[in-house]
Amino acid sequence: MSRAIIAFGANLGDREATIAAAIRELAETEGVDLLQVSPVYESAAIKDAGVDHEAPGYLNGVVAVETALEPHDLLDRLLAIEAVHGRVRTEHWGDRTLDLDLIDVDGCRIDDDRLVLPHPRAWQRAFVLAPWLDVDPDAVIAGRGPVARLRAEASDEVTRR
Ligand SMILES: Nc1ncnc2c1ncn2[C@@H]1O[C@H](COP(=O)(O)OP(=O)(O)OP(=O)(O)O)[C@@H](O)[C@H]1O
Ligand SMILES: Nc1nc2c(c(=O)[nH]1)N=C(CO)CN2
Repeated sequence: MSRAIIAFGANLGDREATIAAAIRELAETEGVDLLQVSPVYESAAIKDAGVDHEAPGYLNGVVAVETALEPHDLLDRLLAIEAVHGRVRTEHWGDRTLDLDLIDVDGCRIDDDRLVLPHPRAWQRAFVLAPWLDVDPDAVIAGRGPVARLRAEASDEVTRR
């Protein structure tokens, strides 16, 4: 069994309803047990050019799960749940009904065509680090350091709902 951190984000549609449904679908997945759900944070959309105040704002958070699935199988499940909720990939870092990212699986390191772990950008995103800290104040990102320090250093702004 592994412990995994999954980040969720949504900035289109009924964000709360989509996130609640996605968490329920994750919890109903065979081989996945929901351990914790973080508080939800609001933040402005980060795009390639920086913060985009014109784009709809995001709701973000994380869940901690215990899972018997291999990381790639868990990723496939996350992508399937995104698809159910109408996630369409157009522009890079574009607006989306639902984003589910695999952030960490027991500190293991993977770097292949489909999956990079720990998630390569989580270390600099307060919208991931703040809720992660809520569910695990002692969390560490392999190769980056304690989530508490990284969260203090992150420059994006998040507000707890
Ligand atoms: N740790 C990971 N979690 C989720 N997807 C990953 C991960 N590592 C690699 N990927 C790959 O990234 C692909 C594209 O992901 P996606 O479109 O959700 O990126 P994004 O959410 O727009 O950007 P970001 O990865 O910066 O959050 C996925 O199809 C998946 O194969
Ligand atoms: N505030 C916020 N901005 C983002 C987010 C996100 O989840 N929250 N996700 C992105 C790509 O995954 C790009 N920008």
